[in-house]
Amino acid sequence: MPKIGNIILPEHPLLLAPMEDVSDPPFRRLCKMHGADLMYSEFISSEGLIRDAMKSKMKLDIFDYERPVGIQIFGGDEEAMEMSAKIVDTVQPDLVDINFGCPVKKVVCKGAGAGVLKDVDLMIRLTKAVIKGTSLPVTVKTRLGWDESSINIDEVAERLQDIGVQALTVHARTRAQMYKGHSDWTHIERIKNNPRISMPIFGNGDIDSAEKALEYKNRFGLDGMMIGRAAIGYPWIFNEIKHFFKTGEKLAPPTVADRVEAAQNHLIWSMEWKGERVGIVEMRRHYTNYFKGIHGFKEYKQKLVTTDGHNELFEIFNQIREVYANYEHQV
Ligand SMILES: Cc1cc2nc3c(=O)[nH]c(=O)nc-3n(C[C@H](O)[C@H](O)[C@H](O)COP(=O)(O)O)c2cc1C
Repeated sequence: MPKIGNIILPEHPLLLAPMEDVSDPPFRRLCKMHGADLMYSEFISSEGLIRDAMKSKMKLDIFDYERPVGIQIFGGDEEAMEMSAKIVDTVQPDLVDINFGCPVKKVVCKGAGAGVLKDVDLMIRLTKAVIKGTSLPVTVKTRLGWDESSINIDEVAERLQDIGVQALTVHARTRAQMYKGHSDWTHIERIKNNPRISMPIFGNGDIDSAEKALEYKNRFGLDGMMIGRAAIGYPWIFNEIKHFFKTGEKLAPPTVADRVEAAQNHLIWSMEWKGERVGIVEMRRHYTNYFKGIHGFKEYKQKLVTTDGHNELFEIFNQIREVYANYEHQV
């Protein structure tokens, strides 16, 4: 069973990916409820944290029911990374994760995110700074390399482990690929098979079904896998995969009533966390995902994204439950 510091994870754990504007406490709670074993926060700018920026600070909120949970930070300045690790330390998540994988230009330009794949010495210095700033286990999430011709994850993994990083998650794409093309997990398999590597190695990229998860588990023999996009609007993916690992059988897909319950819980927890108005507005971007592929749903979606009061929203949820009560078989 993989260990990260004192955190003992189940065999082949399923990790919820850090996702900006998605992996907030309400969503993490939902994923935990549906079987995710380790949660990551949205990435937080080290400089934002130091400036005391409200948006960054709010991302530090963690709750006991979602543990184990990691807070992810990014930045290209050693001092800022050390200071922000100290700030993260005060809220005592279970681990601190460093984002060395973000491909977005405005992050990369500052020598942060995937930018450091071009400068591994800088990556090591930034990591050392974080380790210095916290007493918590430090993990890293990164990509295979800058581009196809400069894949350097083998060197990166060894050097990160040597300075005390306790687990590595690799999104099996290069920075140049952004989110396009295929993820190539054979590179992660090679790291796992490196006799010098003993820290847990988690694979990430394109896991979107129980069948694919089992195939990749058997094929690549990693310590676990991280799931991002497939969990958006579909937190059931975690338990579906676990059940498939255990029995080789597929769970029945969620009914419309299950989807309503998940969306409603998501809304309630968002309102609790962010306040009613912001919770309702921010939840609007999620409804399409919860009800993807449901015939004739447009009319209800329109109502959900234009209604302001929570009682009115609950009423719409009830209508959806009633109208789609016998719809299960067609989903
Ligand atoms: C909306 C969105 C936001 C993301 N934000 C982050 C982030 O804050 N930190 C991070 O390390 N990766 C982030 N990612 C990348 C994911 O964590 C993950 O590596 C990527 O989506 C590939 O996994 P998947 O195919 O399971 O989605 C984000 C991805 C998406 C789609």
